[in-house]
Amino acid sequence: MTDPIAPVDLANTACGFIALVGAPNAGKSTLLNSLVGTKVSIVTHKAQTTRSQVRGVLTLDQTQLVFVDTPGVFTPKRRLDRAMVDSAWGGAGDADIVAFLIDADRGITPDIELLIEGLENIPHPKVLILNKIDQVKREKLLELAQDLNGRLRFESTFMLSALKGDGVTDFIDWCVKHVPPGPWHFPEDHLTDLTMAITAAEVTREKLFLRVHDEIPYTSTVETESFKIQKDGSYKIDQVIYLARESHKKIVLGAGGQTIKAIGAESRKELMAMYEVPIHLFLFVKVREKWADDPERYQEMGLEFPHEKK
Ligand SMILES: Nc1nc2c(ncn2[C@@H]2O[C@H](COP(=O)(O)OP(=O)(O)OP(=O)(O)O)[C@@H](O)[C@H]2O)c(=O)[nH]1
Repeated sequence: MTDPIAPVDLANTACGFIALVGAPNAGKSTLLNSLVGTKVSIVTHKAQTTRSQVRGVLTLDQTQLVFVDTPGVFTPKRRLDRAMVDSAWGGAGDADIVAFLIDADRGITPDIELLIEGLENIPHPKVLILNKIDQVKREKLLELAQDLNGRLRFESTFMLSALKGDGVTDFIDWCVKHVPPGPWHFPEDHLTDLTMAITAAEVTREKLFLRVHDEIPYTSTVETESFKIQKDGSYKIDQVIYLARESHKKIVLGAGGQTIKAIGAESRKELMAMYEVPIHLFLFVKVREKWADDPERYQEMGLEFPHEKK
């Protein structure tokens, strides 16, 4: 932990970007939150929750570690999938260190094969992280570590539980020793690069993901249209949930508006706890059949719009 009394020697700082890369559901967002010590990236049990890069910042004495949560890598089918996978590889390519995160319980899946192939072309130092050790026998962990170390060069292998926090400090300690000298990228008290408007949209998207029918999360998106700090210190937030089908609207609204009310209440509660001010949250639902082909929506999500392949 940073000693608040110790002055920072600005001529002797270190700073590095560490990309967390892996298949969907490996636990990247959970690990990012555990590393930073607070929730900066949304987490659900559903695959493909993270859609763009989310940076979480941990500043310890002279060293700043910038962990980059990336979307899971899988074989893309739709335009949005392609944008997410491109964003993940962009995160890996821009980092100083790439941490390859594996759900040790699932082992080597076709997505992992895809990742191994892609990571072979990334020259940065890599570490292997076997996650979810709370669910896996030691024998299986050792076998996996041996297998993966035989296929890619890793500087180190960590076995941890992002959820329980076991082993996370060892990974932080390693990063502190291996990031390059250089100026900090973020002010000392910053925890993430996400704006409050984007964070608020992400929190609502998480609640939507957790509440509704399986298909809807992948064909919906949430945007904050307006985020105002009121004179009394409260925040007034207007958000739009974009849906791709008229039939989804009924599901998201629920009987007598019950479902959307519950999503709004859960999101508001979390945002109040996060910002410690009263929150006035207004959710609107819009059906835009082609939102996933609209460049503006990608810009809002922090993604490059992938043009059709020729
Ligand atoms: N038991 C166990 N579950 C975990 C652990 N880490 C993450 N999970 C769970 O795994 C699921 C996926 O976690 P996420 O952090 O959203 O995974 P992700 O890799 O960011 O997923 P995408 O957004 O699909 O890329 C959630 O239900 C987490 O609670 C762990 O160490 N142990």
